[in-house]
Amino acid sequence: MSRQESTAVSPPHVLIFPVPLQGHVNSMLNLAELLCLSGLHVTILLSDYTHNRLLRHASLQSRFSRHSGFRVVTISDGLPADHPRVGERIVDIVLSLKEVGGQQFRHLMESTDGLSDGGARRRVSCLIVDGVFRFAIPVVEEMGIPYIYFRTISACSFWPYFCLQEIIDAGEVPLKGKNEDKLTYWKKKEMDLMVTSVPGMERVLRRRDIPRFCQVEDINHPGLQTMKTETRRTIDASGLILNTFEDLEGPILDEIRKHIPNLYSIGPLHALLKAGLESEGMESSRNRSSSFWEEDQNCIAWLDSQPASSVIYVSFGSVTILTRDELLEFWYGLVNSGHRFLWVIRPDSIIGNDNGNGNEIPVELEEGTKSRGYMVGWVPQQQVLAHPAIGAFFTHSGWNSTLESITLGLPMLCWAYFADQITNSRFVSEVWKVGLDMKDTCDRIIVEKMVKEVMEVRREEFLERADSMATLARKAISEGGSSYLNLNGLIEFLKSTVS
Ligand SMILES: O=c1ccn([C@@H]2O[C@H](COP(=O)(O)OP(=O)(O)O[C@H]3O[C@H](CO)[C@@H](O)[C@H](O)[C@H]3O)[C@@H](O)[C@H]2O)c(=O)[nH]1
Ligand SMILES: C[C@H]1CC[C@@H]2C(C(=O)O)=CO[C@@H](O)[C@@H]21
Repeated sequence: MSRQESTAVSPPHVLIFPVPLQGHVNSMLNLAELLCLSGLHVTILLSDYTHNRLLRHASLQSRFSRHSGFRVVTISDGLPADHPRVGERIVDIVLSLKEVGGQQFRHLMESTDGLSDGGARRRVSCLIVDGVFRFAIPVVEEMGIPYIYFRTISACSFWPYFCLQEIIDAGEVPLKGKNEDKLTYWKKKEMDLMVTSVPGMERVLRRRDIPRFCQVEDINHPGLQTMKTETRRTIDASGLILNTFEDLEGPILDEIRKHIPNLYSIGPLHALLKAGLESEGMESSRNRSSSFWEEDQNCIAWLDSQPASSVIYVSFGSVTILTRDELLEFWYGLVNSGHRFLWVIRPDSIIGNDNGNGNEIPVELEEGTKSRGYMVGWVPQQQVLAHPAIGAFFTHSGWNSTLESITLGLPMLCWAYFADQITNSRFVSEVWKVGLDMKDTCDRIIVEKMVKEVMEVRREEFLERADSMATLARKAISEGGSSYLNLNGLIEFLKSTVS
């Protein structure tokens, strides 16, 4: 694979269109940069809201300044600026774009002659679009532009979505009691029944492990219906990109390939990109933030002063929201574990429900945190995870976080919040065996116990497995490895669209 900027007159022009959320944008920007390194022209389509967040807090311009073929275009997500784009409300972004995105996308493509920049570059020759944005497809089909879906989740969560009709036919969804309060629902025995209708997952997947959007009481639920239809339509595309690797999810990738033969498993993308940049002699760590929030650099100095492998890093990603009660359960559990912790709590991530106790912080938590903890709004996560002081990752099992942890051989403690995370956390504990799944509980005693297990009691066992997984991830992205070769295959396909 040549990673040199091509001098060819008119390279392929790829339009990349992610769901405008941090997790999706991160992996799509990594792919965008890899394609730029191979000399392709790349345009990324963002929402105005997301673009503004990146302009404020990320180093998008410096990151892409060396790639002359890179552009950004924007449309509106159709929501007011103050709409809460967190928690379950993020679904509104997808639904709103489904309403207003198609028209805007059509206008953008038609009024610019396929983003050809007044003739400076060729019209878009292929669209790489998020796997839940089918609304964009009629426009490119009419323009004769091929498209590939990029679903930014794991294969193990994509596959149950794909098999949703079979799950429904087997009577394994809907789930009774979903509309009751969360704690009652979580405790239901039926949730432990195995799901038998997802080939290859019969021994792993319980009802409580299927992606949360599938756990509904009424199968006409718009969330379930959207995910079912959008996922099934993946077969219509020229291919599917997944940010995963063969040695991690091979058996499930093989199942998916029976329906979607052109499946490009090219992950972990952040590591593939790092390797690509380094082989070009380019700096791969500084000035590369794509954060929607300001990154706190002081946490690195704090980590510098902690003993090796002594800190558990806690982050629930860019979308999770916690009630104040949940916050306190985690906080007590962490403090009572006696371990050091670095905890990311986004400014917009805590909601009401204080049980009449006001917002006072119990003195034992303040003191436990002063002596062993560091709490912060947002961090440079990859730098934090790679720091020698970090011993484990307490994560919500977002797919990027999971891959970042796997690549570094870090044991995980999982508290999945929603969506695909629910399945990822099951695979972390039961298939890859690199950590524990705190599934469907939020209790200080369990938090304390599980933190101790990943940090001390079962540490060696998890480390050994995590180490071999990290070795396999490195192999996948090295020259001749599966993800390296699959990226080449994808680039060949993208080149074939202009020949
Ligand atoms: O302080 C922080 C916290 C996170 N991150 C980064 O933010 C990204 C978070 O992505 P992810 O771990 O995937 O979680 P979410 O932000 O929750 O991502 C959304 O998108 C993912 C990819 O589709 C899905 O797996 C998740 O369920 C969905 O919530 C990662 O790259 C992190 O490195 C930081 O840079 N600093
Ligand atoms: C907004 C959510 C809908 C789809 C996305 C997703 C997926 O299955 O691709 C997972 O979690 C969320 O980020 C997205």
